[in-house]
Amino acid sequence: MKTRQLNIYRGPCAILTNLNLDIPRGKWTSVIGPNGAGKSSLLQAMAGLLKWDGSITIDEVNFSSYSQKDLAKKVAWLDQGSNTADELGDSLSVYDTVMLGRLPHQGWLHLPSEADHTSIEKALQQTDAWHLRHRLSQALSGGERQRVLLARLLAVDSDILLMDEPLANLDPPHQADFMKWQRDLMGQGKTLVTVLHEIHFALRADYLIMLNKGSLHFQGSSQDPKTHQALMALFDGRIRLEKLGNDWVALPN
Ligand SMILES: Nc1ncnc2c1ncn2[C@@H]1O[C@H](COP(=O)(O)OP(=O)(O)OP(=O)(O)O)[C@@H](O)[C@H]1O
Repeated sequence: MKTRQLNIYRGPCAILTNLNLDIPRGKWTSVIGPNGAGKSSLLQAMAGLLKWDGSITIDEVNFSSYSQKDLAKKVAWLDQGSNTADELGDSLSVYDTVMLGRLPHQGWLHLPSEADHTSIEKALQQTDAWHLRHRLSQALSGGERQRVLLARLLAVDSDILLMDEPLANLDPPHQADFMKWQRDLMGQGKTLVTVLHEIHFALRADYLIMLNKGSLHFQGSSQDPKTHQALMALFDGRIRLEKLGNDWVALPN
């Protein structure tokens, strides 16, 4: 996925300007930056939910050439803070909520296919939420709800997964599960884009995009020392990075 001279609008105002981003295919990219930098807005624009101009291409194909249905199959989006009971639909069972992820694959008034049911079971198993399938969303905890929403995202079976704060409310074992299935998804050639405030998790991505005040601050490989310097500068030198085993961690200064 590439963007060139991308401007993103909320109402008449551009809140992100002149973004030239190179999101590597089949890899994991993390978008980071201070509050209000524009991270969620970037994901929303890439999901076709905000007005933008400039260009966005997916595999060299212009974003605007995709039909709404093809785009919905190509790109799945997890909203930040969508883990409220209202958003999930109080009256839907967990199973039916995850079925919503299959809508781009279903014809008008068609009954769910065997493939839909298989995808839903696989997604719910992957996020450790299969045992919740008969429950209503209003009866779920924050972390359980997040796992159901992640299952809905996985059920789309899209090439590109945009995830805004996917770790919200997840306990450490489920965070570890998330890291594992990120690797599995990349093994299947999927492109992953996450917005993460947890810098140590963001640093496990292959590529980092740093936004600040509506502009690109830096983009580069997560292992590159130049990226680390840019990251410390992004947070005004208030964090430092240290290596722990094979991983980088961010500590407050
Ligand atoms: N619905 C909205 N209407 C108008 N302005 C908005 C709306 N949502 C966000 N903004 C503004 O757009 C800018 C970018 O917001 P965005 O939510 O993309 O930032 P963010 O980097 O995701 O922040 P955070 O880390 O706090 O989640 C901010 O100045 C914010 O105040």
